Amino acid sequence: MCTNEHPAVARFRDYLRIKTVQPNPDYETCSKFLLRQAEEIGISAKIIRFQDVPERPIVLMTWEGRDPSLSTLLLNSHTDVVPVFEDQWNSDPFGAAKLENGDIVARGAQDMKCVGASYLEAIRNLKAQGKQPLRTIHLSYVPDEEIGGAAGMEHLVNSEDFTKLNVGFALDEGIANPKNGLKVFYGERTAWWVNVIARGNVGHASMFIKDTAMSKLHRIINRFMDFRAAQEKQLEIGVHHNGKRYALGDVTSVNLTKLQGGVQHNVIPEEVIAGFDIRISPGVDLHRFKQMMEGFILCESDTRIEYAQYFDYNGTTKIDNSNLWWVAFQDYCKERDEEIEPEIFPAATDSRFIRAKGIPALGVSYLKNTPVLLHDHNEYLNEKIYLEGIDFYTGLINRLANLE
Ligand SMILES: CSCC[C@H](NC(C)=O)C(=O)O
Ligand SMILES: [Zn+2]
Ligand SMILES: [Zn+2]
Repeated sequence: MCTNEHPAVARFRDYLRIKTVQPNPDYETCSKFLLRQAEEIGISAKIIRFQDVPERPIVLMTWEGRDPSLSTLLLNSHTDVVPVFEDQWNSDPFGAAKLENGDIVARGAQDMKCVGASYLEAIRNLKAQGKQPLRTIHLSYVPDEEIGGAAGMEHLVNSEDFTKLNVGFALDEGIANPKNGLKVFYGERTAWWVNVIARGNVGHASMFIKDTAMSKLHRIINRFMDFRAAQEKQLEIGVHHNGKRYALGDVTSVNLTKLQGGVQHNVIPEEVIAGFDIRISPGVDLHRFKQMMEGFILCESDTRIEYAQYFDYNGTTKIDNSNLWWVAFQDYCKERDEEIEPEIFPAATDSRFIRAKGIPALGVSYLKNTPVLLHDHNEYLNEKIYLEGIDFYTGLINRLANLE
């Protein structure tokens, strides 16, 4: 145990030690921890439990501003983390060991307990400076982001509690950057998890039977794969108007991630299923994309598409002078000499639920000069960067919550 450790680092490590790991996250210990933090800092906090999912608590904290009539600032983070392959880790993923060079190793160190803990430290700092923001600040600690957010952020944004918060702008998670710049996400790709189900003729597998489920599915898979190849090519060669090369968020990815079917090698199966993970770039018209997919199965009899994950909003947050929150964010980063790289988040975050309510949101995790290790083994964050991040959020929150 390090005796002269910065108390903010000690608190971060305590948060990392709470096993909020899917599929059985310890949300009760986590909620108690967060409520204790709020009490220590001196802001109000409550637990929201929705009747249909009482075991999925949301912790909502509030620091009232000088003018509660103004729209508010929401600082969102999810409390759950993804599972680990423990034997692949060099130390206990929930031990939050600190290496000699200051690396703090734990599941959630990047995704995204660092952000949730930094918000609290930033509020602690601002309180200690005797400040009271102009606008009210809310902090939401939501469950289940890692499994789709249905019982977490999606539930919250559709609740009366949320409407009452009168949120004007939200901050949420970003991603690490091995370079010395901050990735800032103003939109994200829409995740569709699609099952293509094909049914067909059966019989002895030694014969040339026409229109089997597998032959139909094979042709359909090829159409998805052709589309995939074209998008991969776009990623390779695509260039924006400003000369910047395409990033993953600028194209649509398709991956065949599940195959299901078959009973015995010599029996033609009646039904087979292919599962695809599809991430649609925000520039794409979702309705037309759906039509294209339907076209892939159109000439194959007795086939259908089912959605395991579907979202029909892909709006982005404006990053121009029409969005005063963005202007304030950008100005603040400029003043700090913080290089920012605005991008589309390649995967899905809880920000999609916020944006779908018409509320601008930016995803930013202060993880510069840090390898991208979300969902990976030996996820870590260096304590120096973590402390720098607290300083970043302290100034940023102060700026945003005092936006006239
Ligand atoms: C569609 S809900 C799943 C959410 C998950 N988010 C991340 C950041 O990995 C994903 O994009 O797969
Ligand atoms: Zn996350
Ligand atoms: Zn994640």
